[in-house]
Amino acid sequence: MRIDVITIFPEYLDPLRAALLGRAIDRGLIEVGVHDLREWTHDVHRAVDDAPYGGGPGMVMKPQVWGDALDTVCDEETRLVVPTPAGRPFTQEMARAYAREKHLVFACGRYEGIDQRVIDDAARRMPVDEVSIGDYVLVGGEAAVLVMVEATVRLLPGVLGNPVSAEQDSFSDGLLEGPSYTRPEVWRELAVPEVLRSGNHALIDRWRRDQALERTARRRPELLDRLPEGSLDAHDQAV
Ligand SMILES: Nc1ncccc1[N+](=O)[O-]
Repeated sequence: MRIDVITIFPEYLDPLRAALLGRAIDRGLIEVGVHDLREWTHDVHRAVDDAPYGGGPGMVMKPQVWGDALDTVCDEETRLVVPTPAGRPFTQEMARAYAREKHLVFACGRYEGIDQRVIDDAARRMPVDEVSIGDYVLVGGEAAVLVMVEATVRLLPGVLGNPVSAEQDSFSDGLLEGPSYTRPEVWRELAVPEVLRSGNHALIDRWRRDQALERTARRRPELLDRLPEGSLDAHDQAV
């Protein structure tokens, strides 16, 4: 998989080369390109934005600059992802879909976003997703790209040391993950739940699922409504 990011703050994407993602790059599991949008400006001030038609606060990013950048960076295999608070919510399911893509290009908007014609024009040539990582307003899309790239790349075969954990994630079965414990058995007078030390794996699996159901019901009840039909057995229903 190749990932390209276009931004006016390329240094913001340096963490892509750190830790897990850095190792994935070093091992050739992914290629990552970060491009400074100003490479495609032509005026002496290297302007990337201008005042919004119709008035209003802030600035809008210019279509010409973005059009040239996307013409250069995108290809026939590209899925273009535009982080924006006005986008569809990013989910684990989207991360799994993105992990199957050959080429992802992330367009980071700043200010009040990118001229809509850039997205409309790109959509004539490639799949374009306007995606949100949450209902709050960031200054730009760069932090959202770090989130989406990490959620996507960790799913690629060979990236995680222990691939099973990608399956047992929160959200992979539609429920929040329950509590985890490790040594010591007692810490600050708090003991690890007895069942986890029983060695009875059927009981342990049951206890873990009950914990996940209880936590999901308490913190994110709406996720229970989204579970595929028949996900909850009789015991689950009783939790
Ligand atoms: N929430 C956001 N705010 C600004 C830019 C992008 C955003 N997002 O969620 O992708």
